[in-house]
Amino acid sequence: MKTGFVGIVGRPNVGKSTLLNAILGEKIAITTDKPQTTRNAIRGIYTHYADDNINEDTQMVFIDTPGIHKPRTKLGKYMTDSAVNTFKEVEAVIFIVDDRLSAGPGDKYIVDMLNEVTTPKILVINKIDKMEPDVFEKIYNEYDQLEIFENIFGVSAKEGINVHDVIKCALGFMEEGPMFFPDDMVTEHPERFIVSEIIREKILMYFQEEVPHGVAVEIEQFKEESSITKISAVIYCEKKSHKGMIIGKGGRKLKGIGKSAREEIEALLGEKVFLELWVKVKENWRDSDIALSNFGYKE
Ligand SMILES: Nc1nc2c(ncn2[C@@H]2O[C@H](COP(=O)(O)OP(=O)(O)OP(=O)(O)O)[C@@H](O)[C@H]2O)c(=O)[nH]1
Repeated sequence: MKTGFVGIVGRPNVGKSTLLNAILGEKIAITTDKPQTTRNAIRGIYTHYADDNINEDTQMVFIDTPGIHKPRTKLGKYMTDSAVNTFKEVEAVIFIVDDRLSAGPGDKYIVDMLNEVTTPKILVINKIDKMEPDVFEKIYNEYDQLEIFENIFGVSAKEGINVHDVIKCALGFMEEGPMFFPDDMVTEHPERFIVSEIIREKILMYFQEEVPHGVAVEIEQFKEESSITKISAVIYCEKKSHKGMIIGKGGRKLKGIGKSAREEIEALLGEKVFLELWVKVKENWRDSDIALSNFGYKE
């Protein structure tokens, strides 16, 4: 069996989490239209037994990393560090770009870092479903001339276009070895973690820039009873005014967040869920080592 680790890196919002979910055929990483959605390295396990399409047995662990950006808080630094650290730990790196800011300073910064490691690199030009052919060609040529990529693919992670080709290419860099995980396991992250991420995703979807970046979710209770799972979670935000916004008039906003989160958690767990949400203020938690560690944003 060919096994190994594959890092997925890139600027915020280029579609890393969407690609991970497309590879796995299952949603384990949250995705939104807001940059800096992913905060931890999320590992997804892809196990495949040889068939006509991919004719080798393989288990690859794909690591979706936080978008690499210039950090302004300790949380930002943790996020960028955890992405950069994966470069060195993996058998191959998938670098994703889209049509925005192509070859701009953000991407150049990442390319410079990639240049320093010998890990094989695959370039994914994502979002081709909404890209004009001449734009694709321009991006392709810009990166092709760098001569650091083993292969370049035009992909739509959202529509599943050419995702298979990327998987096959990554497989070429894996090594003979035993499986790391049971073959029915898609992620090693506990359900508690995924549940907190689903709640965070719904908050991100409801609000614009300022509120979501300062939000963290902590699961206080996760109790499985005979036919229902009782979950109690605290949503932390950085300002009193944000707390009011999250709760909304008459608690309407929070109710909406709770309803859409509950529905998705029920689908994940396959049973009824009673979800209780609280909102608390923790000022400047993104720069507090203790808070970051409590929320799991520390090695
Ligand atoms: N049209 C189109 N949109 C896409 C595609 N892939 C991702 N998106 C959208 O791009 C946005 C960002 O996607 P994510 O997967 O959250 O991006 P990310 O790189 O993980 O973002 P961060 O966590 O912020 O680093 C979402 O609104 C996605 O729906 C694609 O192939 N085509």
